[in-house]
Amino acid sequence: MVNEMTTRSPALPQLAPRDADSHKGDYGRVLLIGGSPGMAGSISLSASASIRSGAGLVTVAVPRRCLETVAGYDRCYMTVALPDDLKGFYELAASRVAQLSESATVLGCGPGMRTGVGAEGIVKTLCSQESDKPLVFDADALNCLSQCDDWKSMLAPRMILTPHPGEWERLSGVAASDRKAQEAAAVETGKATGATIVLKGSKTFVTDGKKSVHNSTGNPGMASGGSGDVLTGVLCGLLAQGLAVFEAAHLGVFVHGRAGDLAAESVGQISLSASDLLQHLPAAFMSLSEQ
Ligand SMILES: NC(=O)C1=CN([C@@H]2O[C@H](COP(=O)(O)OP(=O)(O)OC[C@H]3O[C@@H](n4cnc5c(N)ncnc54)[C@H](O)[C@@H]3O)[C@@H](O)[C@H]2O)[C@@H](O)CC1
Ligand SMILES: Nc1ncnc2c1ncn2[C@@H]1O[C@H](COP(=O)(O)OP(=O)(O)O)[C@@H](O)[C@H]1O
Ligand SMILES: [Mg+2]
Repeated sequence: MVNEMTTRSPALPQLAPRDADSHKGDYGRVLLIGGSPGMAGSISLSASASIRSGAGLVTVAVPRRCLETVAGYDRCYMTVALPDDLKGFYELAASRVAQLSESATVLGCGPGMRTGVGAEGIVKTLCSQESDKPLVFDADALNCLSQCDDWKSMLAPRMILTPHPGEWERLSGVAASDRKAQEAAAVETGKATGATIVLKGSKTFVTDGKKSVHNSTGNPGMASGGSGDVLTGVLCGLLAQGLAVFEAAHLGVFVHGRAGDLAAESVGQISLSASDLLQHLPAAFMSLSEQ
């Protein structure tokens, strides 16, 4: 197995029990940015997953044309409309994201966002902020990053990248068919930047260059559109509750896969949908105390 000699494999982190007199302000404010006409569901899955993963408050920033659609999916998150055009976010969206991110404690960006000048501006703005706020990049945020020659210099230890092998090939240049080389590239990127890389797959690999772990949960029923969007939201929810970056990634992929395993017991692998993952997150979190 790659990197066993150079990285440590840590124990599964845990969320602390909640204080009886705690309130939503104690559990963080997540801002998720993404969605586009035709892919409004993706960022909604992320936002609903953040709520199911314990975030105190969740806001979704979407292209104006998607606002009503996204708002209609779930009553528990808030929605904000950003400037858009027919292709998704418009250039002016980046400055609005900068304003909105001031009141957030955790940022997540990418599901369903598409690539384009507006989306690229958002990714560059988020990367350039002088901030310690955790930041999760998935899907089209990764595709936007891959269009920057100096993308590694834009990364920081506060960031989690969640590529599937196709996205990691676009970023790292290492073929999706060579899993070992992809994992080695993830370790190297972690070492060079301090960022945590979540290289998804049947045994998702999590590394920050110093610590690495292969996830043990999940099943092929999760090979269906939207599963990764749910993971983005889970990670943001855990970060919002104060878990450190690598620990949130480690626990997040485990509980996401556990939700997939519980969903498969309930509906089978064939019918398993990303909505089923959302529905089984509560039981997955409850099962953690049995670990
Ligand atoms: N309900 C929705 O609105 C959904 C929107 N989605 C969005 O659709 C956009 C495109 O994302 P996609 O991931 O579909 O497209 P991509 O073009 O990024 O990825 C698809 C390709 O990546 C490769 N790949 C993926 N997983 C792999 C693996 N485990 N091993 C080897 N190769 C692998 C394959 O070549 C595959 O055809 C993103 O913005 C995404 O967030 C998807 O999340 C699906 C659900
Ligand atoms: N065969 C599998 N076994 C376990 N987990 C899987 C399997 N196939 C996919 N997954 C999980 O499902 C998610 C898919 O993510 P992604 O490809 O980004 O999907 P999407 O973009 O459609 O939401 C990842 O977390 C991945 O680990
Ligand atoms: Mg994805």
